[in-house]
Amino acid sequence: MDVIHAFVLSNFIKGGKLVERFIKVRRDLHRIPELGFQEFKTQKYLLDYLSTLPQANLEIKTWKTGIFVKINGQSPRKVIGYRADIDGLPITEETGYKFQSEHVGNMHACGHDFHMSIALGLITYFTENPISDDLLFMFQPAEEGPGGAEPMLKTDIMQEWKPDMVLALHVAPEYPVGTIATKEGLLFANTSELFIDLKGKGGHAAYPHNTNDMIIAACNLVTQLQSIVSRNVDPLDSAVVTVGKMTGGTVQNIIAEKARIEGTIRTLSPESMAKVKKRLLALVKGIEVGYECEVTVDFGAMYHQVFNDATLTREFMEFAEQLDKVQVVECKEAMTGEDFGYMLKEIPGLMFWLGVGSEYGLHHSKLTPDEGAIETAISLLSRYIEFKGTNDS
Ligand SMILES: CC(=O)N[C@@H](CCC[C@H](N)C(=O)O)C(=O)O
Repeated sequence: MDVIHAFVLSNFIKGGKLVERFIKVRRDLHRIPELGFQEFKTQKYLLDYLSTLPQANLEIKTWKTGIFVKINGQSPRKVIGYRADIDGLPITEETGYKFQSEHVGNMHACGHDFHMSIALGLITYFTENPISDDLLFMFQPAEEGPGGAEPMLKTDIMQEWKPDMVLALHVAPEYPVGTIATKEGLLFANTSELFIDLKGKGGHAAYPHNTNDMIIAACNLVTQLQSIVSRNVDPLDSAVVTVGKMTGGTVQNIIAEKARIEGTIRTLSPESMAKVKKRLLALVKGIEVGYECEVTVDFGAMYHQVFNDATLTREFMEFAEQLDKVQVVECKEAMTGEDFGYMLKEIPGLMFWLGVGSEYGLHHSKLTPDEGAIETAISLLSRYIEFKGTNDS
């Protein structure tokens, strides 16, 4: 089977054509990054591409800005699922690419352009080389927030086409091309967004004694939040409380009536998340009393941890290890979040890191992943899916 696959795949690659074809797709998508649930051009691009493929075994349904693509197998006994996220981030690109984002202020700085192009590569391969089982590809909106996986799971389409196992990958700038990194069990953290609004009493900069300054209150709260991880979380556990944005006030000589803190919480268990939130609310109460102000806390979108099925992950790692030009690394869990965790909560499967070797990391304006990883991913996943679709009961 492996010899046949190698032949078919090398035909598909046709002397570098696969690389060129899906690098072009990646670059086209890189130009049009859109934020969560606004991925209209992205959806159109994906649908236009899908319309160029042989349609005999394809069924396509849209959901909001997302897409479900089913490739009907020849004698299906199960459905193998694959998910790619499709949204960009509100970051102004500084890569210097010729194919830089045309949506100034938005960027594919988390590799979702790679994720989509790899999914299209796999769909292209399997429409030309169908297997016995059904395949379901999910192009999922809003991974960066507010989360598309959980609502997508609840759709009638998903209930009808529900996969028996599900796979996804995420680009990893810290590993070189050719590296696959994953682990059994917990891979990514539980996350919760964090939005805190403070309202006090503003006034003239020269009369602080008549005001309740929300710049001072917010700064103190940010400092106090740092004690949650250092003093309230078990040192043998791990957690993150990051404030990514703080705003407040109007001009230099007015004491601020309002301030806002935006951040994210990451923990290795749902129980630890509950504890961090409880401590945070207690500190907020102290600020309200101490600074005579009103503080509202909104925990925004939450993501369930990414927890890989042990048997499938072990099998996938052993499978990948046998392939030329692939190095498998058993990594540690990371404090990144991924709403793919909701899919893994309901369906056995796994996520893995795909090495793309970039000097700058995820969510950075200069992220420049190595496009050689597109071929690594299509080659590995087409082989693994074919193996699962023919060798598994
Ligand atoms: C892989 C990755 O970078 N995921 C994002 C998910 C964001 C979740 C949510 N908006 C939050 O900030 O809590 C991440 O930041 O880890």
